[in-house]
Amino acid sequence: MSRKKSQKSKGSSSPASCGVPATKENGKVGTDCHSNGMVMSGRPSLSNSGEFYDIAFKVMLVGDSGVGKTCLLVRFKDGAFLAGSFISTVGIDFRIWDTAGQERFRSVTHAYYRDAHALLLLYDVTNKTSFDNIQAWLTEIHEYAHKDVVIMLLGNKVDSTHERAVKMEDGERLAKEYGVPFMETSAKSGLNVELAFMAIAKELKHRSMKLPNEPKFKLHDYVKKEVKGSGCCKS
Ligand SMILES: Nc1nc2c(ncn2[C@@H]2O[C@H](COP(=O)(O)OP(=O)(O)OP(=O)(O)O)[C@@H](O)[C@H]2O)c(=O)[nH]1
Repeated sequence: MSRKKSQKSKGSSSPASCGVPATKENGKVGTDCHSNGMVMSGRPSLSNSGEFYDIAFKVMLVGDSGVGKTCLLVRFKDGAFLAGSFISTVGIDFRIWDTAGQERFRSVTHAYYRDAHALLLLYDVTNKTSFDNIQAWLTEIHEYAHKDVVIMLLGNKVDSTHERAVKMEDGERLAKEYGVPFMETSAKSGLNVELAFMAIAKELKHRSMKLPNEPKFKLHDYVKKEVKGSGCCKS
């Protein structure tokens, strides 16, 4: 769709582009990922890595602390998994809009909802509280985010089958109740990670281009068709 226009960096202090195509067919939507936020770059704009994109979108990852927001983004961006404990996100990185899951930083996050085109809302399938808090996150999103924001619900950490505390059906039910697409993911195994970002990218691209002869992209249908199960042990 858009062309990535090669341009050398002008010494921006921002992080490197992840260089992952956001759509697979007919060219690319460039993506420029940050810690828990991402620019999917409609006019040509300079990414943080010094590359031009035709379309730029802001995508935020939100959810309780520890649900795996940073890991999911790192998995998508670098194809890597950060195991073990590391420092929790404590606000919005100066280069980015990196959302923190911790309650005490929420007020910082509110300001960033306004600009977001899409929100990936995460819970941890091994942590029931993180799932119970999804309604509160959705209330907050409806209060602060743009009314047309694209929302996708993600149940992360499905690789931890023995510790599962939230059934897939419960995630599906909640998503249906709020009319948002849903999938389970694993930043560790990579399950559905690319799909989640690709689906959002496709939806945003179709919305922004509004090509009269192109059939409307149906995000829910696309997700249903493409999503992969964890392949094991639903509790
Ligand atoms: N097993 C498993 N562990 C994960 C997965 N994703 C993240 N983790 C682990 O969960 C912990 C928290 O991950 P983070 O990515 O820091 O969580 P976060 O949502 O960004 O947390 P905050 O920055 O505090 O909001 C780390 O120990 C990760 O290694 C996953 O898919 N599977």
